[in-house]
Amino acid sequence: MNQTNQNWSLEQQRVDEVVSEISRRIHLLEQETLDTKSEMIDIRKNFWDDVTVNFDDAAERAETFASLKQQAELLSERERTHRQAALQLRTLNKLQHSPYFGRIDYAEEGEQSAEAIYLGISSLRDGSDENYLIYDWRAPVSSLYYDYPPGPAQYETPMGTIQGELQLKRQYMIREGVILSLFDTGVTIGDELLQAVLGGQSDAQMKSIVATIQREQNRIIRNERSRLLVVQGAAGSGKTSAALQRVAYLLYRYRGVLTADQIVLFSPNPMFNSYVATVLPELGEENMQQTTFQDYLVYRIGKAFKLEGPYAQLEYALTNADEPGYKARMEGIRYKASMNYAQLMERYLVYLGEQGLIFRSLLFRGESVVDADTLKAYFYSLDHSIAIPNRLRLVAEWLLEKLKEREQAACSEAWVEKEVELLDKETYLKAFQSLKRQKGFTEESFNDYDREHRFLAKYVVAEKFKPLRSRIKKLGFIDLKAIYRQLFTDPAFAVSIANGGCKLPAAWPEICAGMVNRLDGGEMAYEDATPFLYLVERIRGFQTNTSVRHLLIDEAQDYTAFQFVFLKRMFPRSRVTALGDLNQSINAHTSGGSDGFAALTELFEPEETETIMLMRSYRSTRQIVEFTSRLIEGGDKIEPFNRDGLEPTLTSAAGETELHRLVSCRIEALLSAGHGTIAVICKTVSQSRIAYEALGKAVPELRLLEKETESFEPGVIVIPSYLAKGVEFDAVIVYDASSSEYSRESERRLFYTVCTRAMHELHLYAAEGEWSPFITDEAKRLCALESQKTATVNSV
Ligand SMILES: Nc1ncnc2c1ncn2[C@@H]1O[C@H](COP(=O)(O)OP(=O)(O)OP(=O)(O)O)[C@@H](O)[C@H]1O
Repeated sequence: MNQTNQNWSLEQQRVDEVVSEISRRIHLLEQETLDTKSEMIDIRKNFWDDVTVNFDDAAERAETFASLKQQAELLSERERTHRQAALQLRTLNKLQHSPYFGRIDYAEEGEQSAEAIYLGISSLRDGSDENYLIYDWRAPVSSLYYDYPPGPAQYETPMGTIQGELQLKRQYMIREGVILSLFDTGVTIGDELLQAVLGGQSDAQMKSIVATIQREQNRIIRNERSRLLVVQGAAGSGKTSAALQRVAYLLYRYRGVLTADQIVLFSPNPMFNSYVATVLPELGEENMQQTTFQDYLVYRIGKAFKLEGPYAQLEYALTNADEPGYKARMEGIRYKASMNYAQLMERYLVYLGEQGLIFRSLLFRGESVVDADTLKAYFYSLDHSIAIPNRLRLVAEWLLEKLKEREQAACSEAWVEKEVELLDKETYLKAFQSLKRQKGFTEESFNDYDREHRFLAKYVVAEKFKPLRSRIKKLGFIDLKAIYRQLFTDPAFAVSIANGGCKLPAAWPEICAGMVNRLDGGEMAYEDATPFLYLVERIRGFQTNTSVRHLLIDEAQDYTAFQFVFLKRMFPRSRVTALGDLNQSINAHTSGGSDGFAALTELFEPEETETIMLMRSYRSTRQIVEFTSRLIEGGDKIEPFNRDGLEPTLTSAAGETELHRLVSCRIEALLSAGHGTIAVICKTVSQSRIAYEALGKAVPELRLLEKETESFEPGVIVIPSYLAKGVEFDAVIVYDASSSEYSRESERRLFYTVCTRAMHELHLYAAEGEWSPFITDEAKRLCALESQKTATVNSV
């Protein structure tokens, strides 16, 4: 038996031993789970038998509550144990299938011999509970595996740095308890495991990458120092993957202190949410909270307006260039995303502190209780050094007093009498109960007609004033919509607010007219939504969430300055991990060029901020990365992972009918080649619908994905460019890569994003005209130029 075979058989022997220990644990745990389950059922069944219920007097009541509480606690403790056991079982089942993926032999400085450390998705000790059979990939010592080749190596522990020598680094692929491959790094050239993983088919769900985390990704995952961690990385460099493993790491590192619901991931769209939703459960952790910024906007202001979404705005930007007002709106979109607008808003807030807040009269039964002018006068009579939200609270208190007076007066008004007479039996009883509780009324006192009547009148009035009181408490007496609108009503107004201190765009008057028009029609444009909400929060006082400790913002290049400010204010105690690629800025507001992540980094002190660049691209084959990196400036710095595939193809068709025939043939060929996810990517939704109509007949399995789509499923799909952001496909067909679709500088990043979605194959088509100018001659030389004839022959 040669050395390799001997190693292999020894390793398999160890896998067998570990798997048998895991099976033993599973068996034990299953037994325990069964016991806990039957205990839970018992407690639920006999809940009321074991509680003595007696409400006769205060002492009995207290005893009843104590006994109820005890039973409930017992039940919830059993439920917790059951939940934990279920989680543990899930992890053990995964370990049984593949107990570990790596091994390092590490000799600590001063130690005679090296210890063999096996890495898996979770730790496991032997039967004596003394030795680790498997170390969790997140344990301090495990970082050696990701950070060093064999040789001198060190790692950090809470007690300090440990120095030593890494004597062996071995990788395994174990499935169903059988070692399928095993190799030592330093012996093999290139990363075989990574090759195998990346060469596989794409999936409807993102996969965990723990077995093959790269050193620079490990820096992101284990970063604990910075309050703001910015990850700027090339397309497919593993930003999202690293972020998700980071969450798993943090949950491990701060177990007992940090829980999954204290971590929030902001993703670009609901489909992306579904795409990444299984990574953490795969790693045996609960999922963090996932949302989109748009969801939040809808939650906050979706009832008050017909709210435009980011994709509708982008669709407008991409398709309406010939419409009147287009240039002005685009200028408005860019302006409203900028720091200049944020400064204007600050000045406006200063102005509002002195004058200009718009109030709503408080009406009761159509008559004013306090009119808007009186409210305004009272507000501005208060000390101006008190912040607006605090002054508004003082106004609310003052108003509640006024309301009390009005309420008292109302009791003797004629309408109350009528209301009392109309009280139905149920309300009458309710009133009686409520008065009995408040005033110690008895049956006798309720027989006194006058008193009864007086109190029923009071009850009726109080009920009628309830909504008004709640409106006051919610500061509903300020007209926030009108206050935002005021900034646009007269273009000269904002000029006077800016007062030369901050810039206004040239098209300001047109921007104002468009905005007022939309608002009066009950609509809120996407570019106005966050600034409006920001103004609302500054006036009413920010609603903060202090329980969230980690905020992850994926596709951060598409957020505006306002959105960052907003998130920072909303989650004041949270650390932020922002992941983005400026070359993939696909939004309407950065079409004139981007100032990078400056708007975000400005919100944090430089010493609490760290930026990590990822330049190696893992998603696509070398041929695809070499092509796509030539589509953008600075692309020469992107390093492809060395995985070979076919060259991208460029096929020009003679007209649309021919285009559809060629694309259908291509899809057929890709399906025959075994590709599971194939995307025909169009620039817009409108174009996607046309493509879907035309291709659907020849490709019956074709599906159209639009913005409402909530889940990502494999198959053949037509998808608009911006929805494909963040996800990947085995093969990508660019439906129209001609200059008529992608030629403006603002479309370059869109084109780059589209092409970088491909893992194994990339095919570009043009029905007529020239190729997009972004495909330079150099880029063309990296492609197979297919004539119609060869394309047909190749495909069929
Ligand atoms: N260390 C790794 N091991 C295995 N696969 C990896 C690794 N890093 C990245 N990948 C794979 O590369 C692909 C791209 O990763 P991911 O989507 O995280 O990149 P990204 O930087 O967020 O991409 P984009 O910005 O283009 O959306 C995924 O299939 C991911 O599984």
